[in-house]
Amino acid sequence: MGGNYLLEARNLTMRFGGVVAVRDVSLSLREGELHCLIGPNGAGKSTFFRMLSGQHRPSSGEVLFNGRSIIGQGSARIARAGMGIKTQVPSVFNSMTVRENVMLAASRELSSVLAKKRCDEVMERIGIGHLAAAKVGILAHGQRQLVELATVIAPSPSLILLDEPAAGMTGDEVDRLGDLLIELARSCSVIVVEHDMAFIRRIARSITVFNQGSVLIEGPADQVLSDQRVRDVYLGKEVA
Ligand SMILES: Nc1ncnc2c1ncn2[C@@H]1O[C@H](COP(=O)(O)OP(=O)(O)OP(=O)(O)O)[C@@H](O)[C@H]1O
Repeated sequence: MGGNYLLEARNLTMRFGGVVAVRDVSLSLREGELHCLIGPNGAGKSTFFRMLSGQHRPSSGEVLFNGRSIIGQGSARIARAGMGIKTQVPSVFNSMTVRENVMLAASRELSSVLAKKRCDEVMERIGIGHLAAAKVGILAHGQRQLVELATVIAPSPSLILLDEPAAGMTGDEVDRLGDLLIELARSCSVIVVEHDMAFIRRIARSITVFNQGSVLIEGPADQVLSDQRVRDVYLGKEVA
């Protein structure tokens, strides 16, 4: 089952009481793809993400990761199977240094000698090596976001899910993050939920647009961003 897709979400629906947050959404992702999810506030993007990562059990539908069902497995087990997730809620420890945070994340998968090596590699790759000894609590918001990203990739996931990674970053930081994600997508698959259209335009190759819990359109980035339906749901906002 699963063909050669890394991730397959089939007909996912999520109901909260009477509210249908996500309705019958399917999405397939191959290895090495960098896919973006966009859509207006409340469209269901974060809920869809939480179903992929095991934080929500779907009301109906199926999620296959590496060809195997992960429904009901729980987020810790799904993370160990190779899915890294960065939510909108910070998960780094402010009282610990950058190195300690990245080391902790790397140690979940590796013995201490290998974790140290991996920790150094990751800090270098993300461009935070010079901040290794700094306590995370004193860092600027954009730097903290990069530390979060480092903790997500430290256990060498095959897929990373990033919910609004550019939120609150300066223009330069957003550019840098874009370059980083393009580079990261050479060694793992990436799904990004984001509102920042300049960022989306910079990184996206393929895009799914959510609207009112359903998929409005999906396809290559240039085609999707110039589609009139997408312009309409973002009425008053710049899309392309
Ligand atoms: N735990 C929950 N209980 C009840 N309703 C919820 C819950 N989580 C989300 N919803 C509802 O589901 C719908 C989709 O919300 P969701 O957060 O997934 O949208 P989103 O596209 O991620 O929005 P944003 O871009 O603002 O983060 C909204 O109507 C929201 O109020």
